[in-house]
Amino acid sequence: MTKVGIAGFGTIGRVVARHIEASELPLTLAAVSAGDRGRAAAAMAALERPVPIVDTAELVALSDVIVDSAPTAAFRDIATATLSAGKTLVTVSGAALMQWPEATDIARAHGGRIVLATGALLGLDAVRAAAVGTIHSVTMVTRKPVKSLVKAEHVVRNNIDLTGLTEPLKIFEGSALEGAIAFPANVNVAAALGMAGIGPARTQLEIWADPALERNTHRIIVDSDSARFELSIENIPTVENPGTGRITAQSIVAALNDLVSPIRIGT
Ligand SMILES: NC(=O)C1=CN([C@@H]2O[C@H](COP(=O)(O)OP(=O)(O)OC[C@H]3O[C@@H](n4cnc5c(N)ncnc54)[C@H](OP(=O)(O)O)[C@@H]3O)[C@@H](O)[C@H]2O)C=CC1
Ligand SMILES: O=C([O-])CC(=O)C(=O)O
Repeated sequence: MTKVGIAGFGTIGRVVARHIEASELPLTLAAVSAGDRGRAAAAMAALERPVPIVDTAELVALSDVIVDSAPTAAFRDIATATLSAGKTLVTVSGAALMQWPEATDIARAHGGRIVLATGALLGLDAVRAAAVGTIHSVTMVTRKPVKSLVKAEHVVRNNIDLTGLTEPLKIFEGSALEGAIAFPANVNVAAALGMAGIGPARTQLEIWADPALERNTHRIIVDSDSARFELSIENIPTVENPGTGRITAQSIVAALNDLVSPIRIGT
């Protein structure tokens, strides 16, 4: 049995926990860590077999694999504890990983491993394959409903008023590097796309607030010497946290399944 610890028992963490509980694969939930332990204890009631709520150090001690589903700000502590213990970190915090490449050095030095799950995106398999050859350009256009963007730090800090918007508004244009720093909770996927392909600095990104949309959508256009492709995804926002698409937690579950399955489909 592979023991899984979940760092961050929020929108994503709770869904991952329920899937591990129901899994027929050799995965077992060992413990979780939390921001507010009282809130986490209340959410624990939804599990059939509750597990301890512990701090990061204990979580790592109790687990073989740590799922990081905590806010970006907690990433370095969780990653350092996990990787320096030689364990596996499964995360969707692409923006945090992009800004802290030292995580890979820690993993290398201690025999740890980082799995950046695809999260709310698609096509990282094809982008990685294209990157084995020469990629000429990667462009991503993100369009989200207003409710998914109103709390974004960049929107709040720059007093971008999205209330009463009647037509789409472009709120960011630049590199995925700049975009993922400006919108760490909204375009982790742009950072992941950048890292999979020609690097976040060369990956172009636009972010639009679109009052006509109900879903978080991403369109990717890649031109390379092996293939040209366009991909798009329309993510159903979670009720708890509209900036987070429902598929994100399921992507983590798929990545966990890959760790323990005798067969792996896709890159
Ligand atoms: N790549 C992708 O496709 C996507 C990536 N993400 C990323 O996933 C992460 C989680 O998203 P989501 O589940 O929606 O966020 P939530 O805010 O719903 O959940 C985060 C949870 O982490 C808890 N927490 C806060 N501080 C800590 C800490 N130091 N240690 C452990 N837990 C802590 C919070 O508790 P409390 O509320 O009590 O503070 C909360 O329960 C974010 O970093 C987000 O950016 C999200 C969506 C898509
Ligand atoms: O749900 C999405 O569309 C993507 C997202 O929040 C992220 O990348 O952080």
